[in-house]
Amino acid sequence: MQDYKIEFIQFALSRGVLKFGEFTLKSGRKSPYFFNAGLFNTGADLARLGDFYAQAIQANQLDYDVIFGPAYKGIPIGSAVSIALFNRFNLDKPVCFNRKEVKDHGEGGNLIGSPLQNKVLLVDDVITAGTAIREAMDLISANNAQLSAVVIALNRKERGRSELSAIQEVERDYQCHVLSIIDLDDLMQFIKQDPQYNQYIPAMQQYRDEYGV
Ligand SMILES: O=P(O)(O)OC[C@H]1O[C@H](OP(=O)(O)OP(=O)(O)O)[C@H](O)[C@@H]1O
Ligand SMILES: O=C(O)c1cc(=O)[nH]c(=O)[nH]1
Repeated sequence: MQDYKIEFIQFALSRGVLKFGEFTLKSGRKSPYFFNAGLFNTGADLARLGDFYAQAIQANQLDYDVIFGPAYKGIPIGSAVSIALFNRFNLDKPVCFNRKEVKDHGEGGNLIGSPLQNKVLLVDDVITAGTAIREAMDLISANNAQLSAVVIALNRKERGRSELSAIQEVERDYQCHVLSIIDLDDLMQFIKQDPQYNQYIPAMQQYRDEYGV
């Protein structure tokens, strides 16, 4: 496993972002682990998080006009990524966010920041069953923009609506690249070798047998 993946897993564990236990997911699945990106909650952590995404974006030479961070956790991620792209690579890209509820006063609407137009780079924390990304896709289409690529922190490698993984379905349906900093295999490999966390392997294995691809 590449060093940056190990660093990212250690970073997430040290901030309590990656936790083991019993968690109910947006999809209703009961998971033995959870990635709570909201706990990257200091300036230093968000700067470091943004660097991980910015490096993945640059290393893969993604082609996009605007960064879109879907509510809620995509919002600080989108900001952190745009700042990291500017600080590290001198790239000044527009950023856009949505509200989960439409605002009916002031500027109104459900989008904040840049217009959502042309080629969109969507950034979010995790993909599980793919519901959040499809919701974001509805907004992108409604604005006549095109999804160009998706970058997430953790690919949980779970089934979507069919026997394919949620990410395979997104790539098939929207013809876009989906990149992640780490995936479930990286996480399993890491915890197998770590005496503090290898106790969670049986539950992780069982969950993967049920929902994994
Ligand atoms: O692939 P899925 O099955 O859709 O699950 C993953 C999504 O679930 C969470 O969003 P959620 O809307 O729960 O939360 P947030 O408002 O905390 O970002 C998470 O941030 C992902 O966006
Ligand atoms: O599927 C989800 O709802 C989900 C999984 C996860 O690991 N983290 C998160 O914020 N949501």
